[in-house]
Amino acid sequence: MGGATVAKEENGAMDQACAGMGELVIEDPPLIDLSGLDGPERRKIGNEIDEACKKWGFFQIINHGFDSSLMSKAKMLAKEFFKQPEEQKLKFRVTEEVFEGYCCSKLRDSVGNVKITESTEFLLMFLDIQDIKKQQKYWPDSPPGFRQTMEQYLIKARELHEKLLALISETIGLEPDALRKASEGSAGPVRTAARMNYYQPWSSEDEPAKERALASHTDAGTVLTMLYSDEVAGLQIKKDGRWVKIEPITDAFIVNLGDQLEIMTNGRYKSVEHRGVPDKTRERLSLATAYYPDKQSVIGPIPELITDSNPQLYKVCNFRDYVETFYREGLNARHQTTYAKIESR
Ligand SMILES: O=C(O)CCC(=O)C(=O)O
Ligand SMILES: [Fe+2]
Repeated sequence: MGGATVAKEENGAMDQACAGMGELVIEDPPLIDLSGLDGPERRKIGNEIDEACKKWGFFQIINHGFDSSLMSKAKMLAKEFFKQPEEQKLKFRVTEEVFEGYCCSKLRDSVGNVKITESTEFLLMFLDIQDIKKQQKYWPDSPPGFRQTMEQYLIKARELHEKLLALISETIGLEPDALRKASEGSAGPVRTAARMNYYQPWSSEDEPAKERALASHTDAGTVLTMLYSDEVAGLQIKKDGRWVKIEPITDAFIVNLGDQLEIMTNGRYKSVEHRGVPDKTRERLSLATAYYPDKQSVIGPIPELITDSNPQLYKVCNFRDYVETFYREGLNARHQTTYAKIESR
């Protein structure tokens, strides 16, 4: 992508934090300007995204139409949530029955069969568009205004996810609603979720950074993920066997493909491993929104994408079975694609 300049702030602390976690390079995933999305530039933008998806599994978007004041408000309130006393946060903790809410490493052994492998604190909030109020009972009610702001944020994020999925569908020769429909299955609307990750500054000289990082993973349950980071860098992507450090761009979203999209596109795109690393002196917040298939849906390669030259690479699976495996086994790279892969291919 030409034209985009990204301010590079050298952050030795993070490089240091990653010592022992493999070679680290700086490279920018493609930056895609969506301002002409509904005009004559649409096809060109679609092709840029297609290239980025094939080469990186990640791209960044600007001029996406998302209200930047809503982005900053959500970020600010999320930080306020994490800064509350622990007992207040734990009132909204995840449970074995409902894996939604606040989670931290302290809960590792207390969520029944759910394996928690993360060391970072996070908050997970699902939005069920058909029953928003019922769904929100698992959402924290403090700080004031948090629920309302996150409701607006998730409704807008869902629209943007669907815009991107329509563009990707068209670009790969499908009907514009093909990827949305493949996510819904016959069961009904998809769910969106917000996952906020909070990284305390990594201050101990002795503790390996990886103990404080969000371990390498692919976004297993998602079709698409759209990440909004605060100004502190911390996201790293695995590309060509090396870790690439991403510098946040103000008001941009970092979009990545989840395992479900890899399966639906029959491997045209791959979900890519990434991780989150703390900074040495500053706190960091990232806010990811995810586009999830409905729990009842059945996920497999879209039939038009299975051809003689590109035979079916993945089995058709119940999304529910997969989610159960995921909770039992914890965050782990390449979950769903391994689970669904047809072994002989
Ligand atoms: O904090 C980050 O930048 C990464 C977050 C992430 O990968 C996730 O929430 O799935
Ligand atoms: Fe992720």
